[in-house]
Amino acid sequence: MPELVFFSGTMDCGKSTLALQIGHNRSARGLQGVIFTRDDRAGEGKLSSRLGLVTEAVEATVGMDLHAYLVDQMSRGGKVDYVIVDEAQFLAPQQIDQLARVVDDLGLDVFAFGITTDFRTKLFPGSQRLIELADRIETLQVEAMCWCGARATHNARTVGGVMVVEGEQVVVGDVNRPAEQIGYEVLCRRHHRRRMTSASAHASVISPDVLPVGSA
Ligand SMILES: Nc1ncnc2c1ncn2[C@@H]1O[C@H](COP(=O)(O)OP(=O)(O)O)[C@@H](O)[C@H]1O
Ligand SMILES: Cc1cn([C@H]2C[C@H](O)[C@@H](COP(=O)(O)O)O2)c(=O)[nH]c1=O
Repeated sequence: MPELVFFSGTMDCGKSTLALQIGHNRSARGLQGVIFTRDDRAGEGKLSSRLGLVTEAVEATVGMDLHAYLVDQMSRGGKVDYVIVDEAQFLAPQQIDQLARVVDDLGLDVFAFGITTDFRTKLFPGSQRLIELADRIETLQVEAMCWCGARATHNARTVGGVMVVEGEQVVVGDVNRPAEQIGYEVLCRRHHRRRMTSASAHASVISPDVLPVGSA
């Protein structure tokens, strides 16, 4: 049975790498996929991984009907065996519904990749709809880690090196950015709640509250 699968995790946990691997393994067997992405750091129409791999993709723009796009491709004789969607958190809920139609009506597997929550720990609308509609939700096995050594479960945004909890939901960016830029850091819930990034932890006076996991 074709499936809508949501591969979710924090930033920097290997989602885009897995998306590229799934595409590579299928194309090695002669299958043809359509890759959608939205607002990848590498630029429009790109799917990029921090391991250095990048591939061409279709930019899923605001208001684009993903189901209609695929129907159009297929009616022109294009072969489509599966669909990959990276940065799926940025899609509108209606576009996730269109992906569910692609599975149910066109019989294609759809593999969607994205972060579930934003820097305020709130669900992205696209991710919320994926959680509601997906046949399966997969958590990536490679753990991104908080500075304390615990599994990172949340994404923090920093502005000028300081963690913030207010601002626009979407600001394209990356981890390990210089302090003066807007950046991101993955944290465990405990340290996200305490707004404690690696920089602020190292700057603060060592207390039992900030000791790395297992060292107290
Ligand atoms: N120099 C490196 N050597 C080995 N692995 C790396 C290196 N740089 C990044 N990675 C791996 O790539 C992962 C990030 O992959 P990526 O697909 O870009 O993540 P995501 O799409 O989830 O943000 C990191 O968690 C790490 O495992
Ligand atoms: C937490 C958070 C992230 N973003 C942006 C930052 C990146 O451009 C992407 C995530 O990409 P990745 O491949 O998973 O690293 O999302 C955002 O716009 N708002 C946020 O709150």
